[in-house]
Amino acid sequence: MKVILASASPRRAQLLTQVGIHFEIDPSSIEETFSEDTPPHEVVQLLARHKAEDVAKRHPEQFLIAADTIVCLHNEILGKPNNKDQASEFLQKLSGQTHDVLSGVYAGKTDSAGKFRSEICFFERTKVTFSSLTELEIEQYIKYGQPFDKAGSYGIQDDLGSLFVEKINGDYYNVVGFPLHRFYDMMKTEMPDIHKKLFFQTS
Ligand SMILES: Cc1cn([C@H]2C[C@H](O)[C@@H](COP(=O)(O)OP(=O)(O)OP(=O)(O)O)O2)c(=O)[nH]c1=O
Repeated sequence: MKVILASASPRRAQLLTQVGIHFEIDPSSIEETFSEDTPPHEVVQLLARHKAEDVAKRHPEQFLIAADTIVCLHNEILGKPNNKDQASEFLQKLSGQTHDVLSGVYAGKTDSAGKFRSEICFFERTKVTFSSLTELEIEQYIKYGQPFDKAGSYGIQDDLGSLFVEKINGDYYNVVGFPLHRFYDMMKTEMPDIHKKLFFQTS
């Protein structure tokens, strides 16, 4: 059984590698859309599921992992910014505020038709508090940082992004894009055999 990471996110690949999981990458090409009235914790699980199902068709009898991360401020969802103006708008909104970062994970085993026959689906929330940002800081971050491929326009792990974060409450790795601890825990209770294969390389 191969492990397939249905994600183009270099952070997710790095985090799974860091905990010793061997996998192949096959990103999904779905449009990340959702209806306005869907609660944020459902959005991340739905999108993770759509990504997984999109890729699963190509991978019968394998184990797939997909995820989705959003930033949520007072119930407004901030995804990846479309341009500089939107990145600036997002960072202005986050300035001096505490927001939620939600990551949804969908992972499971496919049957011979590439459909999921057993799976886990969950989300994790981390609270992140930003210091108050000046216009210059926001301008400089957009110029020299890497806001564009990240939910909310910032990367907590980036050199400059890290300077804005006053405190966090919850799993740091969830903010970076993959809630490692919850995944480890859920796999241990829900899919113990695959858990052993993933983390301890048992055959
Ligand atoms: C808040 C935050 C998000 N992010 C990233 C994680 C995700 O890669 C990205 C949110 O976009 P996603 O749509 O979750 O993921 P993606 O488009 O990068 O990859 P794929 O859909 O193929 O899985 O934002 C950080 O790297 N650091 C942060 O601090």
